[in-house]
Amino acid sequence: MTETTSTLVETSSVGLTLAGRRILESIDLAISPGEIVTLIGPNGAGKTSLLRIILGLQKPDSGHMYRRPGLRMGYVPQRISIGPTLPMTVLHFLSLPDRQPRAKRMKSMEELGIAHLARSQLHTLSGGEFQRVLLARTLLRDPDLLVLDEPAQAIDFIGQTELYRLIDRVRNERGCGVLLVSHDLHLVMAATDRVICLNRHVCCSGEPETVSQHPEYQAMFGPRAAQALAVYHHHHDHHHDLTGAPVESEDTSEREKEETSHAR
Ligand SMILES: Nc1ncnc2c1ncn2[C@@H]1O[C@H](COP(=O)(O)OP(=O)(O)OP(=O)(O)O)[C@@H](O)[C@H]1O
Repeated sequence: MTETTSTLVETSSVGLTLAGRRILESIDLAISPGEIVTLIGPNGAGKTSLLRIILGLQKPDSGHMYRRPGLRMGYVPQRISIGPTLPMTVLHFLSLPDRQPRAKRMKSMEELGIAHLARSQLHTLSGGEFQRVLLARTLLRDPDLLVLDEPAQAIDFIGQTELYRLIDRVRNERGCGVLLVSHDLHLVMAATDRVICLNRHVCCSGEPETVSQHPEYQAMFGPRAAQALAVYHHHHDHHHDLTGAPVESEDTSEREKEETSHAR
């Protein structure tokens, strides 16, 4: 183990077998305070399984899992099911499952720019607003490590960019570590300190630019890999459709430039 007193979590040679299938093999990874680390990889690569091991929801069957003593982790899951018509305001939702003082709930909403939604009913929120509410609820526990599983799923490109900007601000203001799973290579490359490319084992890892040039990453994501790097370099001669895919255009809008600079 190489953990230092400040390391939040570290896996060393972690492996996992489920239903007789090897899901993860020899995973080494460490996260420090103030760092944004993103896991990328194809469907079924083991990303969620690895998050579950780090969160202590799943026990690895080989290797070692270290968590800093007293570590507080906050988890925003991929999806959360709430009855479509369950009457509940955002302010009330934030007091579940732990009762939190109203002032603290309001402060958390202000931090995420959603104070105006305090009295809104949950089922009326947009996907992006609901993600912010989930994040606000998680931040109420003052986590040292924030873990988000595909937080930008089902949000349009502008909403995703704003969400990543918020995560970056939360990290800067609170100094917590952040571990993300994401499929959006554009945003990953623009908004992450370190990328871990997973496909049962760690194929490659490092700063976005280094990973972008790695043959295993390029083989895994094909043309999308090069497009994401182009955005990372901010050579903008195109804009994006709502899925984030680039669309060629002669006229790059000012808004597009601004969105990208926000995502950095
Ligand atoms: N409880 C389980 N029992 C058996 N197999 C499982 C179990 N949970 C997950 N798996 C399998 O483990 C593999 C990895 O799943 P995991 O959800 O970790 O992948 P992922 O990288 O998060 O995928 P995605 O990008 O599709 O969300 C998959 O093949 C999945 O079917």
